[in-house]
Amino acid sequence: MKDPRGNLRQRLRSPGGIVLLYLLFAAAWIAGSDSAIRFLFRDPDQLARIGTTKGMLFVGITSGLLFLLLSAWHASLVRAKQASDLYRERLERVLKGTNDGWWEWNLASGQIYFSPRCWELLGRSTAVHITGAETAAGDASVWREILHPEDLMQAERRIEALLTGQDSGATIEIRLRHQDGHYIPVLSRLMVQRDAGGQAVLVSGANMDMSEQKRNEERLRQSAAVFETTREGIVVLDAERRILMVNQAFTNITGYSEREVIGLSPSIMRSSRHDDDFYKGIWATVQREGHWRGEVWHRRKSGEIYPELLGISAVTNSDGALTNYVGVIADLSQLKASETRLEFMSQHDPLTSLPNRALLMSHMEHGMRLAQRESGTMALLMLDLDRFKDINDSFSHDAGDELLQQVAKCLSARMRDMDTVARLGGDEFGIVLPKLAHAEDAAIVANGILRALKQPWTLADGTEVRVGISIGISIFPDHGTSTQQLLQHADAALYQAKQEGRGGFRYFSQGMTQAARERIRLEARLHRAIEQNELRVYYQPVVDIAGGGIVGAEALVRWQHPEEGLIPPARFIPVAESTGLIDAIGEWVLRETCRQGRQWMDAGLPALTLAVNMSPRQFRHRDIGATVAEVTAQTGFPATRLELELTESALMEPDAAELLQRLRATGVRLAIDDFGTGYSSLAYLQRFPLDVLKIDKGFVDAIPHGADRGAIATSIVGMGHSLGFKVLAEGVEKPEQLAFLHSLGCDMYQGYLKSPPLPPAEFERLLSPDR
Ligand SMILES: Nc1nc2c(ncn2[C@@H]2O[C@H](COP(=O)(O)O[C@H]3[C@@H](O)[C@H](n4cnc5c(=O)[nH]c(N)nc54)O[C@@H]3COP(=O)(O)O)[C@@H](O)[C@H]2O)c(=O)[nH]1
Repeated sequence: MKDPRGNLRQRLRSPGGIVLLYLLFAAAWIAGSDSAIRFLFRDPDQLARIGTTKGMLFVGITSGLLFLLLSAWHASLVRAKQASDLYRERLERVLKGTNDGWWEWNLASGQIYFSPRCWELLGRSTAVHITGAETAAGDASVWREILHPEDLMQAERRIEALLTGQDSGATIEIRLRHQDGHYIPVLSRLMVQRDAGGQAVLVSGANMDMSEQKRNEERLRQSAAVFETTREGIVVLDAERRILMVNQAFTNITGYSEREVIGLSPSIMRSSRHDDDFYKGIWATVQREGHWRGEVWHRRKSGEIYPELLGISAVTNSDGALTNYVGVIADLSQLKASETRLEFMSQHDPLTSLPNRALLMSHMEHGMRLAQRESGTMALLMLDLDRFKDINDSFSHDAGDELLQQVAKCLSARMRDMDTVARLGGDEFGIVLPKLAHAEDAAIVANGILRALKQPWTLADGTEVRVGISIGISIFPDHGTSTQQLLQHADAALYQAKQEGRGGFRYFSQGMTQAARERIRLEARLHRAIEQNELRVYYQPVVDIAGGGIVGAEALVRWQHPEEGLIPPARFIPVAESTGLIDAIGEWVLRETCRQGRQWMDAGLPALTLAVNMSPRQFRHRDIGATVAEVTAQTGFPATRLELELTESALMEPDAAELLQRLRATGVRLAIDDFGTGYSSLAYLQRFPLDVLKIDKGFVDAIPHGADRGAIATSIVGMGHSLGFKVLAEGVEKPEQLAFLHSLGCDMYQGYLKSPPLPPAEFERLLSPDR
């Protein structure tokens, strides 16, 4: 509601109102004074004088009053202008300080004033002011020109609401077009000024450039989105390395929720794979360089240890003071698993999971290096399933695949851990046998494979199939010194094996094939030799050089083969050693010798020391002390009459000294056989509880006219005696050798000079010619 009196008061207070009031007052005063004078003086001259004076007085007073009034008015205008300027300057300073642009829209005049900053915001020249003079009153074309079309309606609606409503202010977000065409986000704070009647007379506003804030908001929004949606786990620590916050991916990877870890040290995730020094090193790098990155094995909440790629960065504030650490973790377990899988696939056959040709060749390289280092040998076996194609054709390819898988399993199960079974493609397999003692051992393996794969194979659908196998063998270094050569030669041998009628093996060289086959035949028969009582012990007398009498005998095994006759030990002992049969043979010889010795004792023959050979394998694998104790107790042959002959290599076994002490404790005598052929020195022998040194036949052969003229035998006898051993010379064939040994003071001898090894009955006759 309008107040008419208030309106009138306001008008009268204005300069125009004051002048009007003055004129009314002057007119009343003139009219009033004129009537009073006429009433008092009635004389016309006097009246004329008074009139002139009054006119002058009126003009003077009126001029003075007018002057005073105009001066006061002017002063008030100047003051108002100064106040207005001061106010505007102050306002502009404030706006400048806030960096906001200011505008003012006089609704009555339609003029809009824009502060220079308003235009600066938009990249426009500050000299260009669009004012009401250039824009018609109420014409919004200036807005329309710079306002984003999509914001126009909203802005108009808000201003309209502001003008008609009771609110005195509002804020709106709009976009204004920059000089170069892009839009700038602006926050405009609007204020409405109303007259006494509440009529809106002025709308003013401050425009704030929101570009930076929007950019920051966008950055924050993006950071938050990255933080929450990234697959990498993020953990934020405070300067004391306590966990402040983690993201969802961290929880997914570690299993720890944010609630569970806040305030804790990240060391809760440590695994035993790294020690304290490792972590100290990480933090030292972060302190020094501001960041660290590397692979770490950490522990999930479930206890599972997993690999992760960890990056740690130190965060500093604007003063450079450390405020936080940020850790980013990427779970590598999947990656590692697929890397491992890929690596496996690149080196293995997908059907059988066996190594492929590339891996086989790499294992061959390794096997060759081992063989070179240990002066040993390595074999490559190449296997081929005979008529495998028929199985594929007659049944199905699935059946063929299944058979290959079964064969692969069977082959792998038969091999030592150090061997490699590979599928080379199709029905072809390769096997690397490193660290073989003899080239012929490969044939034993090949023979075992042939026997094993002869079985009928039952497929998943119940079908029974049989396959033949052929095997080609090449030996390093005999048949080649490179993988290529060995593969080619094993392949050529395989071809030969097939030519010879399938189902067999063949070496690349014919001689080796023969030897290996014989060895295999021997092995097969040797298994039955003990059971069928085909082994014999022969005795070679040991003669006391000074006295000339037989003081003992060396027990030497022979094999009485039903077809081949007497087989010397040199032919079957190596086979027995490589197949493990030597354990059984050795024990049989020991038992038989002790039984025979007891029998001779009971028969009243002279007291003899009987020597039994002990292979290094027996020494290594069996509790030989227990066996000796059991055999001597069972046969009744005194352990003190039993001598065990060991080779120098047996002394190289770990714990040899301890083992010999235990043996010695049973009462047996210990002798070193073939002394001088190994690497042990006499000084080395000193640490073992030995009784007898047997000089190898090779040194005896050199007596007395050989290359060294018996020098080695001479020194062995001398040093052996100085160390407290008895010395026995082997292989004495000539009287002059005996004479020389006698002159050296050698204690005993064996040899054809006295007698070759003899069957027990003949040995008895040698002992007691009269019997
Ligand atoms: N682990 C076992 N090894 C044994 C056993 N029985 C024998 N062997 C070892 O076999 C190798 C060959 O033995 P053998 O063919 O019996 O030869 C022995 C003698 O016959 C031979 N000898 C003896 N005197 C002479 C000779 O004057 N001239 C000559 N040319 N040969 C001769 O020497 C062999 C005895 O050797 P050694 O054992 O070194 O004393 C042989 O290495 C036996 O060790 C057994 O049961 N277990």
